[in-house]
Amino acid sequence: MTTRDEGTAVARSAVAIEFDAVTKRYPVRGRTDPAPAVDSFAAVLPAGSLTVLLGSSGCGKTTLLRMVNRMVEPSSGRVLLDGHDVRDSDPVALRRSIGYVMQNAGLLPHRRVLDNIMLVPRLQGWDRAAAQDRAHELMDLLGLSGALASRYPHELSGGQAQRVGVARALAADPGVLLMDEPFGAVDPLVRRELQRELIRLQDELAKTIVFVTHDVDEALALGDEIIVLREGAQVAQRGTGSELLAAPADDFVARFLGVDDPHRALRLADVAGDRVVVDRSGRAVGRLEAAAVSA
Ligand SMILES: Nc1ncnc2c1ncn2[C@@H]1O[C@H](COP(=O)(O)OP(=O)(O)OP(=O)(O)O)[C@@H](O)[C@H]1O
Repeated sequence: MTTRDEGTAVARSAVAIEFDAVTKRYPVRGRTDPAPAVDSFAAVLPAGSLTVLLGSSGCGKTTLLRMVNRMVEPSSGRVLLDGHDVRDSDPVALRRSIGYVMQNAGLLPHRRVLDNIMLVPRLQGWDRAAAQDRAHELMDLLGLSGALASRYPHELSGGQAQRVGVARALAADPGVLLMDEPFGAVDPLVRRELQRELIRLQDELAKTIVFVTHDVDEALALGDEIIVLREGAQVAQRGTGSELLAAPADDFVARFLGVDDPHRALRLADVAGDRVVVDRSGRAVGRLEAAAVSA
């Protein structure tokens, strides 16, 4: 048996992700040359950054995300983690070394909360006591009461289940965290609370996070950088939330962000001394980074 430190196969530091002209063509019945779901997507996501992939349903966000942990293999192009092609890693080991959170938490229904969180460290060979300590530590970090440890997933609220999903993804201290619409199924208040938690966590942990959403407000609230995608994962624009709001590249981006929508009418405002993005009703939908504030 290995201890926690010996068993942590992945570097604790964050990892840069590079998409090098990745294309994915899924076979489509009756079509010999289907349009690619992802068409020659290229981007470098710096280590420790939180990048949001923002786009409408079907534009290729999930496909992009799953190419990082080899749940989907590209038809051409490469994905590199700190310069290493993911194809050179064993897919199972790779998946265990990368945190993955999806919309419905994906918890194992017949395992208690603590066992769900301990799962990946145990698979990586940590001894039981070390994995248990780590699971309790993560529950604490995610604001989950210890009383929930022995519950089964169906005995949790949606928000609690998502927190457990995040705890489980972080358990083996991965350098990369992939999040696929992780807060899409919870009510708006809990969703905002989870978003705030994620910002707090990221300040503390500095993982490289790729966060998929089609929700503009969520993207503005979370992203160090936002990549707005059209069909085929074509990059419509990439930038900080304030860069996108201040200068949308074209009508598509402006419409998507709701910049020209009189019912949304996003604008900048001072709230308690902070520069924030607010909607028409004055509700804060995002934060502004220091550079934009001083501009
Ligand atoms: N296994 C598959 N086989 C065939 N086509 C697929 C498969 N998975 C995805 N696609 C197609 O690829 C395109 C991109 O899908 P993808 O799930 O990546 O989009 P998305 O932006 O994540 O969408 P959503 O927001 O609805 O989850 C879609 O047209 C989808 O129908």
